[in-house]
Amino acid sequence: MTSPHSPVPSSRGAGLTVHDLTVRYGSTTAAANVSLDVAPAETVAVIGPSGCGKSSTLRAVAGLAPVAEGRITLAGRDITALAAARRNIGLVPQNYAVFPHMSVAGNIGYGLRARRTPEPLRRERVRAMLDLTRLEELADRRPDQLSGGQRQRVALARALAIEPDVLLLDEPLAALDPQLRGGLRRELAAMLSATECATLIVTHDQHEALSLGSRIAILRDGHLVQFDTPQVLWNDPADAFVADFLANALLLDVHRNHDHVLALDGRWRIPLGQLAVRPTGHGVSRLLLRRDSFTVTDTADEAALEAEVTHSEFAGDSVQLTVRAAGTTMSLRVAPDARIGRTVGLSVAGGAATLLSPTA
Ligand SMILES: Nc1ncnc2c1ncn2[C@@H]1O[C@H](COP(=O)(O)OP(=O)(O)OP(=O)(O)O)[C@@H](O)[C@H]1O
Repeated sequence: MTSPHSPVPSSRGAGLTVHDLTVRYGSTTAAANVSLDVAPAETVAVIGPSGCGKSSTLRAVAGLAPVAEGRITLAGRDITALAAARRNIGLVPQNYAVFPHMSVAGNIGYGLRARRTPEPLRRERVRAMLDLTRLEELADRRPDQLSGGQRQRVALARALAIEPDVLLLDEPLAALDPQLRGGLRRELAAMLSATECATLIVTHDQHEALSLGSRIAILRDGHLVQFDTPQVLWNDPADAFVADFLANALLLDVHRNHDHVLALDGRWRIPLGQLAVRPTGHGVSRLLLRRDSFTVTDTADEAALEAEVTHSEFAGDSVQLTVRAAGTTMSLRVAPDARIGRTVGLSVAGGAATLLSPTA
């Protein structure tokens, strides 16, 4: 599968490894000691809030951001100091810029022409990419005659045409209408699985990360917080930040006490019967509560947590609530017909909360 005109000899066998990567711009540390890897044919998603260092990590792999410390290997060789143009990488930047004056086919063949790939091979490769991205009918159009989704497919086809050792996608769906994103996410997943190219995809969208990544790296303030499968991140988040950002959940420290657990400094007493109890731990455990597992009950209910409502927003199928209880702010989703006053009683639907083993 290696292109005969790759600028560096490559065996696509070894995928990508990023080892202890630190990226600095002057006094700003954008990424600090980030380590992750992408196996051949695997898609890894990098997620985190704005400014957490996602793009910097991706751009360092592409050779476009300054590596202060650490090591990057691709297809079995150290590329840390290699010039961007000499890395066999397919990059689709955030705005997936395509050349406006070139046809779709011209855009897709651009990297191959730059590498002086012979004409017959180039044509064959462009045709394969048009086929992969379902753009055959549009091969002669210019980008301004395409929809946003079609332009995105052109950018993807162009990046893949050179048979990169790794494909880097920076927020590939961010510029598209929210209504289009679901369909395009599924299309993208199908195309990535058909190409079998190692892929690193940056996103701030939880659904994109969970559905596209076979593993997810979650960053916060430049640090890697957890790197694991979507299932592990969803069911056993490393901390309250991962629970909140990716797993749609709250993670509270609780103390077990006979037939109940005490949360929020002992101010919320939850009967064990309400929990789906997993590994038992002595002392402090962690309680995972999905945002939508709460019901609003009478504040007089003994097992209910009394909370002050600071914000409520009707969202059709639910009401988004921000509440404060025992000095902690929590965002929840409750039934649309819930009776919401200035204070509410909150309880957890039976079996909807899970006790996790204590943090190591
Ligand atoms: N060229 C640059 N010069 C100086 N600082 C930069 C540069 N690029 C990024 N930064 C800073 O590095 C930090 C990480 O930025 P980065 O773009 O990697 O984050 P991000 O997670 O991709 O954010 P977003 O989701 O908003 O794109 C931020 O504090 C940002 O301001």
